[in-house]
Amino acid sequence: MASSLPKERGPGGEVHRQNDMSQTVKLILEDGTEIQGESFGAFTSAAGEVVFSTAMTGYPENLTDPSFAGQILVLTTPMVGNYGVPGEDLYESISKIFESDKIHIAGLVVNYYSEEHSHWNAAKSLGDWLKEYNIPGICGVDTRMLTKKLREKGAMLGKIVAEDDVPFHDPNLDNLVAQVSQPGVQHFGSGQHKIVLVDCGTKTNIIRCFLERDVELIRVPWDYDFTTLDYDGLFLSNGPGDPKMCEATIQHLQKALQQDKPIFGICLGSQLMGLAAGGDTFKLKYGHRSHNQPVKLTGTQRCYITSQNHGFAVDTETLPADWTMLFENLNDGTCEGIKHKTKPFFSTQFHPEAAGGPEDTEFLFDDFLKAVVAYKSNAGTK
Ligand SMILES: NC(=O)CC[C@H](N)C(=O)O
Repeated sequence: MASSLPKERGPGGEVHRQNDMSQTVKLILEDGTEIQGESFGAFTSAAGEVVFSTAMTGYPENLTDPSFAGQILVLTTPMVGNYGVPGEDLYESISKIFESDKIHIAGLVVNYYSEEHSHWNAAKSLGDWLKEYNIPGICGVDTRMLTKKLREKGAMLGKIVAEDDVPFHDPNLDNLVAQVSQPGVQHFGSGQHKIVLVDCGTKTNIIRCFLERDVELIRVPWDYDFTTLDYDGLFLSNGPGDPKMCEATIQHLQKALQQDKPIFGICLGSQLMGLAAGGDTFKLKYGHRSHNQPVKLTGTQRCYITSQNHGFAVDTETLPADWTMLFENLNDGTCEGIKHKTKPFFSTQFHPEAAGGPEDTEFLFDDFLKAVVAYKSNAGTK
């Protein structure tokens, strides 16, 4: 039995049902580390980039966030699964609860998997949900030791191995955005302001945040030439992998930057704006994935606590003179958003829409729409 905790009791001392059916699996890292654990979810092998999140809640949201595509996610919170997984509930054809319509992670690594769950809206267990999508989970892993290793050495390739071995695979070499972006153009809402949402793997809470406001949303695929559309504001979504893979989006964005229509980007969207402006991005040693990342608004002493999930960042040193850093991460000084000095273009590396995490910065959607209103009234007076 591989669990680092006594099998019969959880971290809170609660009685844990003995699972006689448990099967042994291994987590293998590219540096040779091998950790044995127990399988939960699908009993299958999978490879990816091993990353960790220190968020204490929000696994239904994290697992369905398309930005995690290709990644084996390590959760440092010691007990996972205790509140189960909610049932699906749709609103305007999008999920009310999940961040997309499927699980995107390649695999899940936890310390203590709680086979019993209890929550008012739970419809199934985390293990059963992973099985539905054929995603492996490994439990009984000392996730804090593993996270220390990932912090010291940096994010590493890894694999969960059940019966058959699989080769290591670096998902950052794939065009993951092309895999997760929804095909076709979709319309949502009937508000006054026409916003084009470039879907690089958008979280549905971004759509929900827009639909709570006076917006008609036009969702287009990542490589769609939105410059041909009639719109009032442009939004660039989050998404998986290396932003430099999104050449088509960057090219279209460069055209939009020549105009004056407001542009807002979140996470991958922020990186794409940095690249389109002529700046560069780089891979962080181990990324930021949590619900308590402090960011400072440039030029003020104001700090916000933010939800984050990214492995790359804009290199502010490379930004052209008409752009500047908008937010700075107070843990490591990296760029948490950029803005144009004169035009209504801005971005955040963190997630103002949260889901999960603190909602302190959701006002940025209002700021964007204020810029749209100002642009429309200026355009009307010209
Ligand atoms: N959440 C995101 O949009 C992530 C952006 C990018 N894939 C990164 O890891 O940095």
